[in-house]
Amino acid sequence: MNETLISVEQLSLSFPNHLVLSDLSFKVHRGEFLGIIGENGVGKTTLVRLILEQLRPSAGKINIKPGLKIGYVPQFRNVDVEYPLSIEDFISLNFTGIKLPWLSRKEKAKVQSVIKQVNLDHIAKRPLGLASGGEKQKAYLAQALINDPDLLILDESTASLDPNTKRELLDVVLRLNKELGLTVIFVSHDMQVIHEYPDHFLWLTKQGYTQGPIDELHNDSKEGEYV
Ligand SMILES: Nc1ncnc2c1ncn2[C@@H]1O[C@H](COP(=O)(O)OP(=O)(O)OP(=O)(O)O)[C@@H](O)[C@H]1O
Repeated sequence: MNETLISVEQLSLSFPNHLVLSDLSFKVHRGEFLGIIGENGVGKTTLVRLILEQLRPSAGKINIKPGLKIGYVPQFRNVDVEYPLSIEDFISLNFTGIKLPWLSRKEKAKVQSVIKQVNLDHIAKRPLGLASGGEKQKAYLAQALINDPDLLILDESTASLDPNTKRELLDVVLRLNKELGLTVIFVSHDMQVIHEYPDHFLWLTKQGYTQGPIDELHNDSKEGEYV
């Protein structure tokens, strides 16, 4: 069994008068591609915020491997057509660590390498505001990759993309998972893609949750969208 990166133990989270997650336990291992599914309001984004340590559990624990680097790709947000930065400049905004007003040679090389990984090299100098929805989402993916994360979290990042563009983005993520061993948590409503890409699932429901290898995800749920 691969190294455990995240271990969630009997986790509960309540907002005032509102229990969202209750007694949830699961692990994420290095190299895993975990799909988290569940209907609207069941607590998927809340779980992501707990993993990102933006929220604290009401009960139970989340153990995160010390020093784990997490890259986060949010839900699609549109960018104004007037947005002035090029795709490559937008991606380089995310460098953490020592900030100089210019990029080092190493940083420049890194930007070029992630741009290639997400297949945006042919339009690297195009203003981000003029890019298509799928290209913008790939730019967010590249931003998340720039600091060499151990774990990539995509929170409904493909929800507003058309089926082909969604697959194109997920194909890139799957390649990074298979070739580089990047660990992935993918939050989605879309049962079809959950069956296709992840190797494990965590299905949150109002009553509780189920989890396991993807081939144990009930086949009745294969049809169409979840909501
Ligand atoms: N800060 C907060 N304070 C109070 N309630 C909240 C807060 N954040 C989320 N909630 C509530 O907790 C529940 C779970 O929200 P969450 O965003 O985690 O659901 P989700 O499964 O990601 O839903 P969706 O698929 O619609 O994005 C919702 O009922 C939401 O209204």
